[in-house]
Order: sequence, then structure tokens, then C-alpha cells
Amino acid sequence: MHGPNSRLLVSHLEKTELAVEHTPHKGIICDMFARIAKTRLQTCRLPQAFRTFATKPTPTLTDFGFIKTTESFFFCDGGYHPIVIGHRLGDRYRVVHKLGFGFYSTTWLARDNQHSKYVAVKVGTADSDGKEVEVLTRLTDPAAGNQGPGKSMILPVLDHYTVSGVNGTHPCLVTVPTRCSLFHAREASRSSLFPLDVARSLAAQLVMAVAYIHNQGYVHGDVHLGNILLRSPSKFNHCSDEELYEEFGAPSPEVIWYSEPNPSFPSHVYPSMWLGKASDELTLPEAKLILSDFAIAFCPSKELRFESYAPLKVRPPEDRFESQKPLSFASDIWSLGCTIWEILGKGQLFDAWLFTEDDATADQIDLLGPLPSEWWEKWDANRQLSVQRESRSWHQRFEDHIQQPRRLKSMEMLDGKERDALFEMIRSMLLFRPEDRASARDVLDSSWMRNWAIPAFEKGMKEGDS
Ligand SMILES: Nc1ncnc2c1ncn2[C@@H]1O[C@H](COP(=O)(O)OP(=O)(O)OP(=O)(O)O)[C@@H](O)[C@H]1O
Repeated sequence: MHGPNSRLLVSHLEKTELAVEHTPHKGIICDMFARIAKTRLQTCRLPQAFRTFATKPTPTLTDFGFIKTTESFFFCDGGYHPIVIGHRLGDRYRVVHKLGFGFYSTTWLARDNQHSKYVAVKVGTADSDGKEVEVLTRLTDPAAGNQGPGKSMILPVLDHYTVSGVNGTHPCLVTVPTRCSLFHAREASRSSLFPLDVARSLAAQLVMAVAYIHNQGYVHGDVHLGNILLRSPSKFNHCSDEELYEEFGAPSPEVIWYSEPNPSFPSHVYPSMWLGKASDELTLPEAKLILSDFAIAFCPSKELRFESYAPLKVRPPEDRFESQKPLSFASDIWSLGCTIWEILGKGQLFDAWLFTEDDATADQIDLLGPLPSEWWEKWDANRQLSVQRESRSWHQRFEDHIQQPRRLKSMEMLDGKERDALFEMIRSMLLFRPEDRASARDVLDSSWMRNWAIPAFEKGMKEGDS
């Protein structure tokens, strides 16, 4: 099931658009979803409801009652709060549209009746701990100093409170609404690419944001394209609800089909509104980044964390090979290196189609060379490396993921000097041993940052001012 069609299906699953009932390949699709679910079991922190489903030995199509929307699966005790457009969230916020959802929350565009402006209200699942509020409050505290532009790339908490409903008590976090994630901006484009200067500027901003949070003593723990959002133009605060619906579309509830009806399930869900822009249409002044989702961020000096919850494609290898040692800032640096690569091109540095931890390790060895000897002994390398694999060098991956897609779309490409500086920087971030990796500060001082990425960011700031 590898290949573009299966990728498309997953993307549809994630975008909640798949009408499986109408396909002639239900059996194959059930099998594929079962595999996706099981792969995800190894790769993400997941609510219990999903775990129960994913461990079913032979799921049938009926078990995929959530197919029309993965989201509907999480309406259960401890899960999402069912929300209807027009309802109030707390006394102050009237829900106007849906902005998005993740495994641990749904996010809504709401009208703040006190200040007559739009806000984003992230409503956590009842089993989420609400710790994100605390982390964001500390990181955006005016007393935390203003070390460079990184701080402005974190959203301040405007308000927080809890709401109670059929599935439990839910933490609510209020921030300004943003545009879309880099992942969704790419998905919405024809080329899946950012213009080169935009990509450089986004990479610079991401490193600044990570350098800032590291400086404040926090590890983000989940750096990937889905958690990097684009700042919204502020103009839409002046729109009425009607004008907003006119421009961005009104909410259109979709009926959910359930295999086993339950009062905690809503009868409808809402597709998310699209405030975003396709990646290839994004201009330099518009490319203003927000690092989001601090739900699993932690402070290594206060809390020991041994397990990484980052997706496998960006997950640092010490999670697997040094599971007795606590994770540190260097775990973010690995994910950051992989994410910068992805921002510049259209492929992932480490391929990630239904890939297992063994595939990830083998792919990392292909690119980076042998594991440290004590790690090697922990891995059944002979079995894994005997599997026929296509070995791809830095240059090949660069050609496949970055240069060739840019060439094919007639978009600006990197020259040899820039490519070498990029390789040098990313290599310093992807060293197997976490203690050998560059720090975020070192990355900011690298030649690629100083000569290509930061100048593009500064150019964007100037163009935005003029
Ligand atoms: N301030 C915001 N403005 C607009 N959309 C937002 C905002 N915050 C979150 N979203 C949307 O909601 C989605 C999910 O948010 P987020 O990743 O923070 O949730 P989560 O439940 O912690 O996710 P995960 O599945 O990574 O655990 C985002 O991808 C984005 O589309």
C-alpha cells in the first residue's frame, strides 16, 4: 500500500474527508487504517479511546465509525467537549467557527464580548492536564525579558478557564487566532513548496523561537510543521460574523455516522474554516511564524522526561537508545534540523510512510553513518539491515526533496555555497549523541543562518514595515 495513493488516503483521513462507503476497496482500506492506527500507537501520545480501538486484532469497517472524521472518535468520557456554533464558552466567548483540532483539543474562533474582537479558544480533552497555560504564561511573561525576536513568536495567554460537559471538565486556553499551520499551508498549495526567501525566513524564525524557549529553560518536545502556525493579518477583527462568513465561508455541520450511538457523541461535527494561504503564494512580509502547542513542553531542571512524543519522522534517536537518560534541549535540536529540511523542500529528511522505529533507525544510519557502539549493541542491526533498502546520501536527498521539486516548479533554488552551508548546519544538529549536537544558539550563529536565513527574515520585517 505504499505510494502516492495511500498517502492521499491518509491525508484524507486526517482531513476528515474520506467517504469509504463508496469505495470498492473497503477490505484494503480497513487493513490500511488498522496499520496506521497501530503505527500511531508507537508514535504519538494518544487518548485511551484511540488505544482501545487500535489494539483490536481485526477491525472491520464498522469499527471505523470515525472514518468520516477522525475527530468524532474522540467524543467519549475524558475526550472532547461537544461544541455547537453559537454556544457560549464560558460567559464571555461566543463560538463563531471551528479553527482546528488535534488529539488533545478542538480550537474555536469565538467573539470576545468584552473586547469585541475574535479570539481562538482551545478546548482541551477532559483528560488533558491543562499544563500548556502555565508554560505559555511563563514564556510570555513580560518579566521573562525580551531576548531577541523569539519571544514574539509565542502566543500570550489572553484568558483561561474550565468548562464542564458530558465528557468531563475541559481546560480552555484563549489566544489570538492564527492563520494555519505550515503543514496545512503546504497541503493547500500546488507545489508543496515555500518560495525560497519565505522558507529561509521561516527557518530563521523557528530557530529564534526555539532558542528563546531553551533560554527560558523549556524543551518544546513536539517541533514539527503541524505545530508551527502563521500569524493572521489583524484586519479580520473588524468584520462582523456575516462578513467573516461571506469571506471565509459559513460553518457547515456534517452528520457523523456511529457504529454504536452514545449520548456523549455529537450528531454533527464542523470542518475547520480556512484562514490560511497556500505555501507557494505566501509573501515574505506575511511569513510571520508562531511556535504553538506547548502541551507537552517541560522544564528539564524540574521534571525528568524519558519518552519523546514527537512524531517518528522527527523523533530524536536517544528516545530509543538512551531510554534511561532524561531528554534534554538537544532532543528539540534533532526535530528542528529535520523540520528545517522539510521547510526548504517538499520531502521529509527521514521518510515516513507507515514507518516503524526500525525503519527510522536504518534510514538515519543510511544518512548519518553507524550508531554509537553501545547503541548498536542494543539494536538487532543484522536483522534490520539485511532488509533491502535504498540508501540515499545527503546530496541525493537534497536533490530529491529540495532542488528537483523547486526546478520542476520554476522556483528559486539554492546554489552550491548555500547548500554546503545548509548541510554543515543540519549535520551539526543531527549528531546521534545528544551531547554532541549544536545548541539553538550555535545554530543561530551558523553560516547558513547568518548569511541566508536571518537576512531573509530581516528583509521580510523591512518590507512589512514599508
Ligand atoms: N491560536 C490558534 N489559531 C488558529 N488555529 C489554531 C490555534 N491554535 C490551534 N489551532 C488549530 O488547532 C489545531 C490543533 O492545535 P494543537 O496542535 O495545539 O492541538 P493538540 O490537541 O495539542 O494537538 P496534538 O494532536 O499535536 O496533540 C492546529 O493544527 C491549528 O489548526
